[in-house]
Amino acid sequence: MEQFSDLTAAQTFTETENRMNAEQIIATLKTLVDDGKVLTDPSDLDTYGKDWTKIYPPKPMAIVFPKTTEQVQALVKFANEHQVALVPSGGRTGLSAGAVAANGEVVVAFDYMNQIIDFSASDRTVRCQAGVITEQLQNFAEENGLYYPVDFASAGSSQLGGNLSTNAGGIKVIRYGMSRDWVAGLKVVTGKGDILELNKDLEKNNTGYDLRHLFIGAEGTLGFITEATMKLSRKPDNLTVLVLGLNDLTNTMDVLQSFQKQIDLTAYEFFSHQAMQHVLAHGQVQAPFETEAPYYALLEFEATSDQVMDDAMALFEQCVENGWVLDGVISQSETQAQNLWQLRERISESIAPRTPYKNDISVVVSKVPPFLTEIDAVVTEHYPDFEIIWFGHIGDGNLHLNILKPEGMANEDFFEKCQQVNKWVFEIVERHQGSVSAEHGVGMTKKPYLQYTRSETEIAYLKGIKQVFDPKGIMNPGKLFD
Ligand SMILES: O=C(O)CC[C@@H](O)C(=O)O
Ligand SMILES: [Zn+2]
Repeated sequence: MEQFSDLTAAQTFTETENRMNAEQIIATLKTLVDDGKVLTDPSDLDTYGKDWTKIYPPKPMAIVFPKTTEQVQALVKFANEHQVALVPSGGRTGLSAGAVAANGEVVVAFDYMNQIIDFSASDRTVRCQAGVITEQLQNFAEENGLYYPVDFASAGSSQLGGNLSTNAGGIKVIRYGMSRDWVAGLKVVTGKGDILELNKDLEKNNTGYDLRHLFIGAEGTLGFITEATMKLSRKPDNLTVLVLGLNDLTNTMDVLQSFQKQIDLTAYEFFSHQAMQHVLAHGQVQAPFETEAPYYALLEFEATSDQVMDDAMALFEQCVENGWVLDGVISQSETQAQNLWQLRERISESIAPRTPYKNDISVVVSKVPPFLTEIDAVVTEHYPDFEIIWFGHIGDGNLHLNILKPEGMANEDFFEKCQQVNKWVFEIVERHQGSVSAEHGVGMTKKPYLQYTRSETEIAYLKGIKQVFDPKGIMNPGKLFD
């Protein structure tokens, strides 16, 4: 398989003069972190060596759990001296193999750096260690009458350091932006072993290059994020969900435009009928209404007054009159809103048993309908036996394309065919000036396709930046680019 061949380069990485053998490395690691914080049992190597991607078998040398930034720094300095490859690991919920250790690397896991260190009500900021779980941050904000708005289905296990390293997006981007937009400051250990305090939590700081933003989305290739000060927002008021059955794909954009003229949406998601069928078959969730539609849109907004609710109902009726919407349902309580969200949030888990091949692509919102239609046509034409599941954050142009493995087809055959599909898909992405990864990151799975989104010259600059922060190439080698 093409992707496995990329790993050979990383394998030769440890074969240098300063190399220690595995036993010596593990013995030294034990001196750099607290007692019992180096694991080498096969089951631990398997657990911590991988994320949610299933393509690459994990093969780390050891897992270390630092407790402080200084311990992370000691690990990085040691790794530099002896050319040891380090792979940062958070909640391991990634979908692009950005946190997979497949070549004898040392995994640096942040499970024991999970403290909320500081909170400022007047600055509306919270200082977190990198291992803080997204939901822990969301709950902390709520306990203090505030709101951390970056949200996604894996919020219960994803860690902040991982979210920032992949600039995670999720279901509220249309209103609140990506993880990047909520970072006031970062503490990092660079690939060279320097500790940097980036931006000092300032709202305004125009003093040249903002290195904070280089570490966000770098997928751990420049160094480790060890702490982050996150901004918080006011709590949204009376979040209300509307699910609509749409006549046609282009209607998703018509509906979006009509609503946005009058109401600030906090989410605008879509899913196909096939996607919903999988969720319903998975259990515990009910269809929103009896009418069957090819696509469904989920809108969320703050129903702050009766007027907003009346406006939403009038807009809904207008959409029905225009022939865009076939049916709809609106939540009347928080529980009903949460239940409607299940239709969207449970898609990934409901299709997981079918070995889905995932793409996470984006274009500007106005191009979504032709973009999706073209991709759908090309895949269906060449692989009519592939089931295609479309869903995603259509309000910000981010589509999740999952291809399900036909029953009885061997995994290897399926992945090989998906490589071919990728080529077609990414040619369309390139033609529409889109991205090969909207929110999941490049990691190993999208690495061969980076040039469809980034020019050769741009990639050369990226490599130059990597060289500055990580001259020995110890940080997450084999991810993003070679
Ligand atoms: O499973 C996927 O393809 C997408 C996962 C996640 O980004 C989502 O939006 O639910
Ligand atoms: Zn998503």
